[in-house]
Amino acid sequence: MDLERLTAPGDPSLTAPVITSTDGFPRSVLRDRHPELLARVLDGVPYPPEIRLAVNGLLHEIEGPILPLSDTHGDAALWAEWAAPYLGRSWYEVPFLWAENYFYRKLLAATGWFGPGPWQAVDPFGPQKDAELAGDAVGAELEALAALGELAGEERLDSLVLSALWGNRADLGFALQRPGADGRARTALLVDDRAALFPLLTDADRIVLITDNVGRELLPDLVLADTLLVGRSGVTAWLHVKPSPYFTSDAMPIDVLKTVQRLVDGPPAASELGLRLRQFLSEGRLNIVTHPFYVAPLTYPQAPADLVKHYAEADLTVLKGDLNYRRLIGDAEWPATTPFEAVTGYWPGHVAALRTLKSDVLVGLDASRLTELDASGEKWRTSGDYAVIQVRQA
Ligand SMILES: O=P(O)(O)OC[C@H]1O[C@](O)(CO)[C@@H](O)[C@@H]1O
Repeated sequence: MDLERLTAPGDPSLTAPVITSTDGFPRSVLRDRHPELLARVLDGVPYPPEIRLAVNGLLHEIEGPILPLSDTHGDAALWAEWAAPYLGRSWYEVPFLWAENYFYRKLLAATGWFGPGPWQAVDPFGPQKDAELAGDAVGAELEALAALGELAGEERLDSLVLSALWGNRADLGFALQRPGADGRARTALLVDDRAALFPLLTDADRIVLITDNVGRELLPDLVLADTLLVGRSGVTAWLHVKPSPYFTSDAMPIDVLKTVQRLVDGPPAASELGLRLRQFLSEGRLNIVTHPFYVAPLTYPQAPADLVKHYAEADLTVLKGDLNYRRLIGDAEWPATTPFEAVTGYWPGHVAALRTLKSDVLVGLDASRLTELDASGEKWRTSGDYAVIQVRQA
């Protein structure tokens, strides 16, 4: 197997170099963002000296050769397999997606997340996530839910889909890179498949929503799920979340419950919606799903059979965010004009991606738009000011 190039699943003639962190944006994530992220973790949780030492040790480790895991937690044997081709190499020269995943796995072990011990299951990003959920930005969104009541049909769906899309800009790791970024800057949809998405959303009996971040992203995701569930009694929604802390702000089951509770405790329109979500959860119309695959250094073409079956049974799967997008199409230097279909044709059903651009990879772009963006001198692929709504119909 060629570790340096990806082949598009279903089209062996289409290959592209895998993205590594030797330069550009990925390098800045490993070199600048990860150390800041570690500092925030140590700021947020009053870990004891031995854990602080282990977390700080990671800072130095990522500047040296890749070392094996030092814990033997359940998935360690799998990680040993995944790490085998990369051990001893520089973190910067192996696939970016893999290096980031390995970093988060090592960070969890360093914080004592896997236990046993008092720090077992303490989310190292918990204080940051909780602050986001309790903060004014989420508060303003809860207030705004009253106005949502005045919208119906396609207008309501449009508002919800756009909130779920742009809410993705608000991830906590991204805020490290762009302090003050609040989602109100110049923004543009580079690919807009809403016309294909809306009928799929309103006709689906079974919808899978593969979530991304907590706070300003998960909130509109839940409001969207509520609208779809209220619309027709036969509908079920399946919220896929991470089984463990991941990429700073990714949602886990507990985060869904906290968000529902924040709604319940909010102003009247929010509270009503939160109570309805509780009801949907207890009736099995809204379901929380999690799977170890979601924190593995793998892409969707490598998804295990049980998840593939789940996607195949859905009438529509919606993937949220940048990382899910990278895993959907493969983290490679595909020409941006590559058709979306060419790299997602393997998906066993209708699939939609709602993603703000926060890393280099992109497909499905019009050639003239690409020329225009490249000529602009902007860091348009990573600024978070651009987004795509892309749909592939099976
Ligand atoms: O929360 P999202 O939208 O998946 O974004 C996370 C993104 O942040 C990064 O860690 C750095 O930009 C990317 O690697 C990743 O794709």
